[in-house]
Amino acid sequence: MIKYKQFTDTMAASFYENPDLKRERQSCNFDKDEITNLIDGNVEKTKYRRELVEYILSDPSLKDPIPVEYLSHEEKYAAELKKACLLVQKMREPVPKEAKFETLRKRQENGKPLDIGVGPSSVILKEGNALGLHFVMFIPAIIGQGSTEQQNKWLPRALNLEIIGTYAQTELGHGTFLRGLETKATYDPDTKEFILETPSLSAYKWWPGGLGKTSNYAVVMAQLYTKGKCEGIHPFLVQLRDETTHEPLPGIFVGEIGPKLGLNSNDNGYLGFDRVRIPRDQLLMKHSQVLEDGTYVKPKSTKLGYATMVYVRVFIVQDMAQVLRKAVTIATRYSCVRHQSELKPGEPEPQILDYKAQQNKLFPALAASFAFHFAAEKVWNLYHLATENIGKGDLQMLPDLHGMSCAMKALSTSETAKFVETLRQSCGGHGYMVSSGFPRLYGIATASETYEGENTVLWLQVARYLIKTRMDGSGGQSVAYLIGSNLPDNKAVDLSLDGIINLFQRVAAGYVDLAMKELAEHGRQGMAPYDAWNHSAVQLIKAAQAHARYLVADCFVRSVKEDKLSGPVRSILNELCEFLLIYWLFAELKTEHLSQLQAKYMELLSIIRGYAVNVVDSFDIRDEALGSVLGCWDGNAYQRLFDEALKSPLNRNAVHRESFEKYLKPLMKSKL
Ligand SMILES: CCCCCCCC/C=C\C/C=C/C(=O)SCCNC(=O)CCNC(=O)[C@H](O)C(C)(C)COP(=O)(O)OP(=O)(O)OC[C@H]1O[C@@H](n2cnc3c(N)ncnc32)[C@H](O)[C@@H]1OP(=O)(O)O
Ligand SMILES: Cc1cc2nc3c(=O)[nH]c(=O)nc-3n(C[C@H](O)[C@H](O)[C@H](O)COP(=O)(O)OP(=O)(O)OC[C@H]3O[C@@H](n4cnc5c(N)ncnc54)[C@H](O)[C@@H]3O)c2cc1C
Repeated sequence: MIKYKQFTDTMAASFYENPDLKRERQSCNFDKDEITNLIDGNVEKTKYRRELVEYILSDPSLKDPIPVEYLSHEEKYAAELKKACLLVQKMREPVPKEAKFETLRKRQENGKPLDIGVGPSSVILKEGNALGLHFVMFIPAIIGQGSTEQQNKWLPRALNLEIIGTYAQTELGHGTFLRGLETKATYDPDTKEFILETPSLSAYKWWPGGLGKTSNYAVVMAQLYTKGKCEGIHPFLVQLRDETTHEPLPGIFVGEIGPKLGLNSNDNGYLGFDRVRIPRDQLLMKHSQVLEDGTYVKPKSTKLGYATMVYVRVFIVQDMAQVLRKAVTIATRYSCVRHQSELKPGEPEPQILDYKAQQNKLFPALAASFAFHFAAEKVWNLYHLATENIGKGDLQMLPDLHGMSCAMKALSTSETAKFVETLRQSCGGHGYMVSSGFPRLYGIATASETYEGENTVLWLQVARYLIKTRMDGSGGQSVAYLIGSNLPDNKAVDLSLDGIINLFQRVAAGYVDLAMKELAEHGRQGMAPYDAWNHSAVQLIKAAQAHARYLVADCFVRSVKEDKLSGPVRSILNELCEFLLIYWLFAELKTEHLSQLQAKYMELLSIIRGYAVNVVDSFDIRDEALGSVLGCWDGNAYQRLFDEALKSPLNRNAVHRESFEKYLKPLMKSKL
């Protein structure tokens, strides 16, 4: 018997490369860096990211002494927060004069600080980040909702982390339905203050990230009352804890909500107010104001107060592309090194990557990781343009931005959650280990389906926009194909990318029309419009999903057509694009079209098999950031599984003495 020997202790570890992976890599016929640069944005951004990651990972104080899974809830919070804080400190210090950090140093010398947001932290924090909401929502809320004076006052303090904040909107009894929030902010013109009040148990804020123990401030969404009238929900900047002692201020009831399915490094919290007074100028007043005498000044649109959510929905699309890249890297590398069963009678066990059924589990996710990357790019551009226009008083793009961000957030999160689960299954039993990395990725993907707008609710928002567009032609660019006679009527099946996009449009428009018919039919039967809407929800959601697939598919096709790609990378992306589009169409098409597409799909599986390992390599994810024993670059999955198992506290001694003596022994000795 070969005895287990700790691999990481031997010199050989640094030279090992699994022969199956090595063979795939030797046959690579495209420039991997080109894909890496494409994902990062450009060559300079890749160089910067690589140096930053190396800078973070080479710091021993940012390493975990033991895997965080073995820590208690409390220890995990403290250990992960420690790393998050050390990381911010590190990013502020001057970078040492070493050639490998030249880009970072030059950046600092040019007065540009290193990033301290959630990007770099994701290299070392894999279960959420207690400072995440500060960067992703608190600061954006001050920028998006605060007046110039308010930004001047609060932003420098927030950017320096002198104050740490979160975004407190959801309540125990109300998450989706924002008009139903109960937290009250009543203006008192005598003292020129707002009085914050939690009128019931269901009004307690519940869920905000980093609220439990980390944040000392929050942007709190509350119903604004002035001159005896409720003006709807508005954002208030509220201090929760003393800036020196961190003790909750009088009238503030704050705490943590307990363990969750995932993201357990983040102290999601609860919050209640007992007549807490804040100055008038802590209502964030970019879009609406309360004057000293209590006069309310309306915003141009009440939906401007929802802008922070729109920003994060866009952010999530980008995050899902990253989650998918990690999951598919793990599963593809593992499928390359894992041999199982018999493909040809009597021959050695093949790589599981050679099974068509396995390819069918991996490659749709591989293709989707690119699709969501390009979709995120597109919706970011739209976001920046719309925000610029809103700044000039032009709100015309608001509905299209809302429609597009809801559609892409809902599609990217639901597909990613589904793919992560399929990829986990593709790794068999080992995929179920925490050390495979899948449980953490699943925790992020499934949380994203719920937070920042529960997906069903967002699908219905998209459907509302589609129906409105089809009825009155008022929609923006993303729904232009639904307006009037714009819809191309190409009856023949054309398998070019443009032809497939045309099919997507026809499928989506078909569902929209079916939903409209259903609504009209309910109307004819005497149903009120809101009841008809509820009764048509299943059809409406189908329409929204088909539209979202069209949007993402269209972004993918347009990006592949761009001039900047070399021949080999263009054909890889072209094939992945075509493959994903066919995969999505399978669910929608009638049999006459299916057989043509099926043949193409099977052909593409074989083509993608040829380069899949090299494409995931080009995602350029360091082993430490990937956090998976199955997906490491060297492919030494079994040895790493074993190394990781031996870190279990249960393996410290051959006998778990206490439980043996106390429980097992008496049980085994007892007689019936
Ligand atoms: C490396 C690490 C990366 C980490 C990345 C992630 C970090 C973040 C992690 C977690 C953070 C999580 C935070 C949160 O979850 S915060 C809470 C989020 N909550 C929600 O999203 C609530 C969802 N609900 C809503 O958005 C709304 O209530 C609604 C849209 C469902 C309905 O709103 P309501 O006011 O009731 O609308 P009406 O029905 O009255 O009107 C609809 C009308 O308004 C238009 N509209 C709605 N929203 C918007 C918008 N945002 N922008 C523009 N327009 C909007 C809608 O289109 C209708 O228009 P109409 O048809 O013309 O009438
Ligand atoms: C990990 C995590 C982090 C979070 N972080 C934050 C944060 O930082 N700040 C914050 O404020 N909130 C946060 N949230 C809360 C999150 O935004 C809400 O959970 C989310 O918006 C859904 O609201 P809800 O929980 O009230 O679900 P509900 O709205 O109660 O949904 C329950 C069910 O009802 C259905 N439903 C609801 N309304 C409709 C409708 N109109 N039509 C059809 N079906 C409907 C939903 O589809 C769902 O199936 C977080 C949540 C999670 C899980």
